[in-house]
Amino acid sequence: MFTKHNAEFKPKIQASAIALGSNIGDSLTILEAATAELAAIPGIQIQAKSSWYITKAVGPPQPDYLNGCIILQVELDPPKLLEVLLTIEQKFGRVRQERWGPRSLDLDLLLYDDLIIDTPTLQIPHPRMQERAFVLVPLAEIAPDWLEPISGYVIRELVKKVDCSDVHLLKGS
Ligand SMILES: Nc1ncnc2c1ncn2[C@@H]1O[C@H](COP(=O)(O)O)[C@@H](O)[C@H]1O
Ligand SMILES: Nc1nc2c(c(=O)[nH]1)N=C(COP(=O)(O)OP(=O)(O)O)CN2
Repeated sequence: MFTKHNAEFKPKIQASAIALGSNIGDSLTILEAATAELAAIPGIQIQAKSSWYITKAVGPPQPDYLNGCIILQVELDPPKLLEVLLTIEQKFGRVRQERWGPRSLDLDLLLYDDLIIDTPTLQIPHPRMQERAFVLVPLAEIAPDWLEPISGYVIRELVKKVDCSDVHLLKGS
């Protein structure tokens, strides 16, 4: 994860794609604030930010979500980045209850450069991103040419394979 450079180790800067979602509370304020929290962390810069989308919930009956994606330039390795995401979720009142249940803030690490990681606590690419229009629509807006390394398809191709009828642009976002 670190590159040797002039006899000292410097962190390598990598691109990472993050999905954001919320369907409890003032979701727009929560998602904007979470994005600002990420941008304030040393070793993280926001390279691109999608529009926000109103999306029908996948999972048990619950309110619609607000979803979006951001691209980060990161000097943190993937486990450290996941730790940062989980800390920010907690800060915004995330309580883990039922799987796919409602939440004030969900931050998923979708992609990290072209890495494939499969450990009990971290899978990259996110294992369900390929089937989720609420992830692929915003991601295609900001990173259409990023290759999802397991499927071998770029995001622009993956989004064509899913039903996007339940994903609607939040006007003005
Ligand atoms: N790619 C990932 N992004 C976020 N969380 C991940 C990833 N891979 C494994 N995890 C684990 O999932 C839980 C968080 O679950 P959510 O309900 O999606 O928030 C977390 O403990 C990670 O260890
Ligand atoms: N429209 C929409 N539906 C959703 C959304 C979301 O952001 N938008 N997130 C979910 C994620 O559920 P969970 O984090 O429990 O599962 P995961 O580990 O599969 O991401 C479940 N359903």
